[in-house]
Amino acid sequence: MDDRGCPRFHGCSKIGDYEILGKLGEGTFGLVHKARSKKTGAVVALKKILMHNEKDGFPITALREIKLLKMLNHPNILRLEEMAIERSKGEGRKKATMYMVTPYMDHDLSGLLENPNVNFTEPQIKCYLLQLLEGLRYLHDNHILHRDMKAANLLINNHGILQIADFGLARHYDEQVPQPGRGGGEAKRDYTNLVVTRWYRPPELLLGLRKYTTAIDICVFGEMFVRRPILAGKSDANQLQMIFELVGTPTEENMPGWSTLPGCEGVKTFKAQSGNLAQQFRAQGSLATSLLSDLMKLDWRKRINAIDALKHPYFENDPKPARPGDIPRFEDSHELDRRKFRGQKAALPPAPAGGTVGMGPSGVWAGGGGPTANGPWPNGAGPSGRRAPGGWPGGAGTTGYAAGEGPPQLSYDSRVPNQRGFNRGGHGGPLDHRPPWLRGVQQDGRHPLPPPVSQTWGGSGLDGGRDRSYRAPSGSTGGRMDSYIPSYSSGNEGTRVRDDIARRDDKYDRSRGGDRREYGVRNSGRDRSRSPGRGMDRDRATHRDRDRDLYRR
Ligand SMILES: Nc1ncnc2c1ncn2[C@@H]1O[C@H](COP(=O)(O)OP(=O)(O)OP(=O)(O)O)[C@@H](O)[C@H]1O
Repeated sequence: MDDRGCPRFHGCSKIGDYEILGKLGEGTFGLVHKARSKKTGAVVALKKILMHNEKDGFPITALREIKLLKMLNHPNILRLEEMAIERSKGEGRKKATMYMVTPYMDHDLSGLLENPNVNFTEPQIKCYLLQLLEGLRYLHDNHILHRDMKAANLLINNHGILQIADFGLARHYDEQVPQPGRGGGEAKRDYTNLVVTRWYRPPELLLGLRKYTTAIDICVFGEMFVRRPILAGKSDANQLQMIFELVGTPTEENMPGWSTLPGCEGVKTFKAQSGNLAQQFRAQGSLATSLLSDLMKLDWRKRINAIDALKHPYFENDPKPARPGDIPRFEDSHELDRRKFRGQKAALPPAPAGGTVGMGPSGVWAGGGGPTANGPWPNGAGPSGRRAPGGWPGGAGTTGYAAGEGPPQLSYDSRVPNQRGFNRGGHGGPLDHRPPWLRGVQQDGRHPLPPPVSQTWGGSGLDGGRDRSYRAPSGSTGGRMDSYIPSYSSGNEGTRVRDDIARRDDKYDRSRGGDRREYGVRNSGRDRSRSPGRGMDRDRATHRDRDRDLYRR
């Protein structure tokens, strides 16, 4: 029942009851469309459940998402209103396609952060963050791990309400729920650690911990300050390096037990660092950095939980959090709109010399696009990767990182154009926030390829320099396999490359030690070109496997 005593979940309707208004998103598990109910006039989102292999029936991941969403009832969790069914003739029998019907949300955080016409004020950030923490507290208190927290899964409407969405990777959590003052606690049983988009993966997952806790959902929200993922690692090893640059390398004091985790060996060769978070986020003030460092604590047992984060003095201090109703309305902004926004950014003039945007030579995130910014410019700099001129390893005509060049550095001079790293604008110019594989055009006019999912841990991949000795945690990512990264359209929405599909697919063969060559990919190093036919077969097979596997874990 909802607050008005009406049933929350109405059951099933027909797709004909809706008028489709446009495409909103394209996820791993389904296409999302905006639609209007012909009966009530309500604007909704319809998430189509993709049947990757019809013989296997309804995907177990979708069943899981539907089951969880039906159970949940909180203002900061997306509400499943009903399922809509479409029956169409196919191969001599009626085929059914199912849609999840949820209220339409005007934005997702990822799209909103990319929209150059939207400025985030500090009261607004506090308002969103409070709602996010309320949603997380509710989930964790109800023994649910989300396991895919990221900006694209945080939906926001023009009434200032934020809701957590996408429960495709969520699961019941068998451990004690978080207690005040007790961080994330400890888990007794193993869970699969092939969860959470790489850029949002906490260090314990990257190091192969399987007894993880609700602390994995307390990911990095510095993104709201700097308007892009603050830890955009290019491989799992690189991800760890970026985390350690920010919060320091692990020791037995700050991360007890780290040296017994499967992935620790390579990390031991990393240069010891004390972390520069306070310096990087200096512009945001000491309370913001204090909360951020609590959220990013290496020790997952001590990482602040949602209950305590809600009481952090950051929220009590001026400026006070905005009330949702006070936040202005913005034009609809979804992850899928980002290409449009990037076009707008490229058309804007470069930031004034003097560096009020981006991370300047001092290495500090300046306030350009941050909460106190006046202009439309998002912060320009970010933790970023450097790419050798030849492009990506494994892709056609690419050469990968130059040996010894090392992993991305947290340094950027906003006054120097065309640096490698997070550039700003155009192809390699200022204000270009796209992942490196979308930046720059090769001589033949094509974009460089995204990094193949098979980025290796110690071979010829992105692991030049310091990275070289790192090995994936055995038993987790299969030794030579990376976790998943958010995917972006290369500009052609119709043929969007989903690296995360592969990531999720990997779960089955990694966790079971299966032979990846069965799908003609990855560990042979021969078949990175992904011929379309084989790719589709592989996708179908691996989706099936993923669905089976996820249900167990
Ligand atoms: N109710 C909604 N209102 C508006 N937009 C929505 C809604 N639900 C989803 N979207 C849009 O569709 C995108 C994908 O949705 P969702 O994350 O649920 O799909 P998915 O297939 O599980 O994606 P992923 O690849 O992240 O697993 C979201 O990032 C958002 O932009």
